[in-house]
Amino acid sequence: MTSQLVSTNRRLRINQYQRGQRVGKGKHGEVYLCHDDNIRQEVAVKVVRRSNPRDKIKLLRKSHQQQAWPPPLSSTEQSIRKEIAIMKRCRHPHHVRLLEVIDDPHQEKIYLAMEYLSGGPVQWTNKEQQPILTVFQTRRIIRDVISGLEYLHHQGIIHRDIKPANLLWTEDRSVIKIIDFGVSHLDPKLDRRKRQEKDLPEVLALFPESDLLKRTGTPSFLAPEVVWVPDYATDFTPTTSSDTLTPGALPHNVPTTDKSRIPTTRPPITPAIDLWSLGVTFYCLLFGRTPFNVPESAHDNIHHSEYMLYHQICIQDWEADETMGADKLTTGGRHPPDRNSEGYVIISLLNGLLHKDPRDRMKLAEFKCHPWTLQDIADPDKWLRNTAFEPPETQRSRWTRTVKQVFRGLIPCSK
Ligand SMILES: Nc1ncnc2c1ncn2[C@@H]1O[C@H](COP(=O)(O)OP(=O)(O)OP(=O)(O)O)[C@@H](O)[C@H]1O
Repeated sequence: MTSQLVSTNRRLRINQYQRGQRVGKGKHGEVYLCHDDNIRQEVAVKVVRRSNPRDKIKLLRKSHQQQAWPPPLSSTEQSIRKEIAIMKRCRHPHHVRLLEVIDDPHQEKIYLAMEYLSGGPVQWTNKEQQPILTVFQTRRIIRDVISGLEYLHHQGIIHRDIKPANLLWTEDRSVIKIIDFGVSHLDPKLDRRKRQEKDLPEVLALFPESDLLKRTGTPSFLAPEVVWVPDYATDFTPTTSSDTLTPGALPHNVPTTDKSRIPTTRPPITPAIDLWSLGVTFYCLLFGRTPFNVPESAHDNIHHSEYMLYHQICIQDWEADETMGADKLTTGGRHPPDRNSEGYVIISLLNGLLHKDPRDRMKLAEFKCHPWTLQDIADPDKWLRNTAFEPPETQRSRWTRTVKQVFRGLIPCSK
């Protein structure tokens, strides 16, 4: 699609889009609120430069070495092409919808017109790092994300950057939509629809399997198998003060996860990484902070503090406050004694999602069918049927089993 860029009175117009204020800025580009004159509606337009100066130097070096034609894409362009390929596949109530791509080879910028989500990102903490959402609101947000993730995973897409900032509200704040597919991965082996589009080989070339081993995403939300610190077992040497941290060492009072629950070799990267990030997001909404944090003293050195964080993600257990949500419901702490309490159920869910070994981590279908997730839905069976991608009987039998286990006091965490 070609573009016509007109600048009048400091107002910019790109084809039918009249540019308004900037509503967001990310690593890859800026997002503007625009007025679409054709449909007479507000839309969000993400503007991305094909390459930044660093990309250009890298590209020059690469094309000189390989003398390749066509010349290789810059990493920014590669990333935006991936985002477009994924967004084109997403048509779901819990995903932002891509309306149009303006990709004119004569222009330095690529434009992505999307539906405008005016409710903004999920706000979850205040200045005192206290939660601002109730447990009821948290459940509704998490349920929407489960549904959106299920759709992605069904198509072989791993989002890889689930976090509150990438969950946006619609205008009336009734629906959550997942945004930002800049680091998402498409794996044809996981695609249960087995699509056969004409441009599939071209699209798949954008997603080499080796990409999965890269530490992309947001550090605090990354799963242990993504940040994998191979030497965690031999490296763990307690120190005497929580302020004197050297690489490879954690303060002696940090609770470590039961060693038998930590994998000894790096597990494969699968859609389970999104379940971990969903678990971290769930924790954030409940407690107003992330589950793994490095002490202030380590912040001076960015590499050191990132290493510390990854180390913690791999081996450290998380803590639970005595209350959760803005409504301050009792949790019962990290190990709630009362099996019939909501605190026990929620901590069990977090246990399942934040399992260090992805093979034992809670499955998305199990979380979706869990009685806590379905609570407050008038007709859970109908909801499961309407949102199902697999035969409803499978879902129903899972649900029935889960309910039975709950009645026996066995909240399942992994299967
Ligand atoms: N459809 C939309 N409607 C409203 N606001 C949006 C929309 N899409 C993005 N934004 C806002 O713009 C910000 C940046 O968008 P986005 O995350 O897609 O950019 P990015 O460059 O990929 O960011 P990141 O650095 O997180 O990878 C978002 O955090 C959000 O606040």
